[in-house]
Amino acid sequence: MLLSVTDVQKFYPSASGTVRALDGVSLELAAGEFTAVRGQSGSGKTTLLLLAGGLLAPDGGTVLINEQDPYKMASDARAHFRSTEIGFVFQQFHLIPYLSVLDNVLAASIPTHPADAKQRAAQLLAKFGLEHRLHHVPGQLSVGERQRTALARALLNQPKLILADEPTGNLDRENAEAVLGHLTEFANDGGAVLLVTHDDEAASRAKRTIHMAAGKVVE
Ligand SMILES: Nc1ncnc2c1ncn2[C@@H]1O[C@H](COP(=O)(O)OP(=O)(O)OP(=O)(O)O)[C@@H](O)[C@H]1O
Repeated sequence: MLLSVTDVQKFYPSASGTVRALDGVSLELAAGEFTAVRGQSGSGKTTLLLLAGGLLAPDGGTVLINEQDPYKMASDARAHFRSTEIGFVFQQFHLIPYLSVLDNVLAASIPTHPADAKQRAAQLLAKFGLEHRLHHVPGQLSVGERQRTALARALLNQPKLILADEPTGNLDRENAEAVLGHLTEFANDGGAVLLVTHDDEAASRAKRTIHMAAGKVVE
């Protein structure tokens, strides 16, 4: 399994009592699988993605990424592991505003330093139709171009798993289709995709949909 989440719990303290953001959630994702996570606002989808990505330790249960528990690693080792195993894509892109498109993508290689990073970055950007934008900064790009840059960054280290949180939330239909097409291709090539989305069209790309409510998987 590329991802095994077993009976995870995450509780947040709040003024009005403890929020049970995740309350016993399990899921598995194998190579080649494209799974969507749906559910109302506040049902725990983003929290699940953060736990699954080694970014937020669960209060109970276990997360195995490629059979390894990131939360048993020291934080440096965990950061390195994350950068080689997982590509993250977010609704708000999270590009660095003062770096060029090329350098934004190359930022993903900082923990790993592969010799061919620059060549791979340029290849990915060309594949995503951005070869004429390498030296622009994100503020000079359309939103669709920004998300395709973020996708190139996510793929630079050739991860096996992509975790995407509403990646089409800020895009028009045409740009959303392009991003979903690339995610589908990634899964068809043997990667695994976990996609949090509110969008019917985006969810329809997934082979399986998990529905969440109040911190639990409901179907
Ligand atoms: N850092 C935090 N501190 C306290 N409560 C939090 C924190 N992060 C999330 N929560 C709460 O945990 C619950 C789950 O939040 P989460 O963001 O995972 O839901 P979501 O399904 O992704 O929602 P949305 O669709 O609106 O993004 C919510 O009740 C939220 O208010």
